[in-house]
Amino acid sequence: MISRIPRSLQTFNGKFMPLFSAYTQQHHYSTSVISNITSPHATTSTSIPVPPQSTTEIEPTHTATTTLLDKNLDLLAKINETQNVINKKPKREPIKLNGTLLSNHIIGSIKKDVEEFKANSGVVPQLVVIYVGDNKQIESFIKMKKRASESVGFKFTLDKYDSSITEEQLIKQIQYHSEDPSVHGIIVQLPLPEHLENHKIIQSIDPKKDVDGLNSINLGQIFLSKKPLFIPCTPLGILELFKAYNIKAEGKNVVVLGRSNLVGRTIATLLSQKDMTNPCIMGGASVTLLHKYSTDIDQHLKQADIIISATGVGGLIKKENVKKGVILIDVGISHQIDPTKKSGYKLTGDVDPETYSRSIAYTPVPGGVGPLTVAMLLRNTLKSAILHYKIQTNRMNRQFNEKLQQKQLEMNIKKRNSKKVESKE
Ligand SMILES: Nc1nc2c(c(=O)[nH]1)N[C@@H](CN(C=O)c1ccc(C(=O)N[C@@H](CCC(=O)O)C(=O)O)cc1)CN2
Repeated sequence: MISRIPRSLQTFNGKFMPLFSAYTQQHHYSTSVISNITSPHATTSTSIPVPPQSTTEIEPTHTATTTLLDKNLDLLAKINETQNVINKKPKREPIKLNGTLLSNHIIGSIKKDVEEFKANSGVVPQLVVIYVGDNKQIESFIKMKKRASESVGFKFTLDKYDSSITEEQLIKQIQYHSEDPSVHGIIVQLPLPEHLENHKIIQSIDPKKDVDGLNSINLGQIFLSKKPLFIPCTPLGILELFKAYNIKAEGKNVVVLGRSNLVGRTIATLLSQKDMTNPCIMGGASVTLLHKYSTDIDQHLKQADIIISATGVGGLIKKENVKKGVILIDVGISHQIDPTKKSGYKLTGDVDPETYSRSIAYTPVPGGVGPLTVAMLLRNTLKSAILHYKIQTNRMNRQFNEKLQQKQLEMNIKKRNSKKVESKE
């Protein structure tokens, strides 16, 4: 029986000492400056911040050096710290929040947990991706999920359908996977073709296998400030990034662009909440959710301490739109024609890279939030496999105990009857 919480399902709290905070101690940032994500450009602090040096990337790091990956992260942290001490340049560089590195670290940890889980339970976690249509970009996301799933030892099943499939047919297939005990996670790759209604399709997934966290049971729990079984992967990835880099949203002005359940509405809800019993402990922010009908977008952006953008409009946010010291979390991915690239295009985010120089920290595209989405999908799938295993073993234990009690009852009756016969004789 697996009773302890696997490493990969634990938060980074207490386990991670991000270099971000290690380095602030060393350089005498007042903790209020950093823990409140006030920009080092801001002048509200009483202690004078010493700027980071030529190294612009502050890596999330780990204090418990147990694996090679952990050791690599520690090494990177030490190199950064040393550089910070040696090169005391006055120029303050924005910090690149390295989603790829953090994601690799999390995936490494999940791999170990999967090995342990398999050895103890004999169960191989299985993720099923339902995909309708024919789109190269979407297929590249699915490939990433397949590669990552197989790298940690999951079984990965792609259930692909032609765009002509009807809602009824698709729902039947999802119900089939929902009832299959060897399947632990089911996701419907989005977007779906227009004739298929997202909500109806996603609702047909068993909430206990809804590892994208998008059906009404899981989202409903989030909106009620209750613990859901699964938090949608991109918002969960953003929270993970905040934890690893010690970014606290409490009391901050957060502006979210885009109101999808997949990202915008969900992260806006999570960051506005403050409930210590919830995994969303990084909340407590004042959140503004902007969308295509919003007016005064520029004014809202200028007020933001943290901007989370998930519009898919490449280069939407420009240098002049943001205040100095903002934190930029870019969830948008779009393609820009680039003849210098072999593929003929380059990936761009919602944030124009020129904007980074005004920020205290930013996620790049690629290499920011995207890789964390995949890591969180793996985490949710392992969580589901463990949950199903526990449910099954509990059910088996209950059945065994019931049978045992029944047998004992029968034996007692037999004994009593034979005693009665003996006493009569
Ligand atoms: N059912 C879902 N559909 C979609 C989701 C989702 O979470 N669940 N999210 C996005 C797409 N997506 C996963 O499905 C996804 C997007 C981006 C990345 C990623 O790692 N991007 C890389 C760059 C990738 C590249 O080189 O092409 C990065 O940003 O560094 C992973 C997953 C919409 N649909």
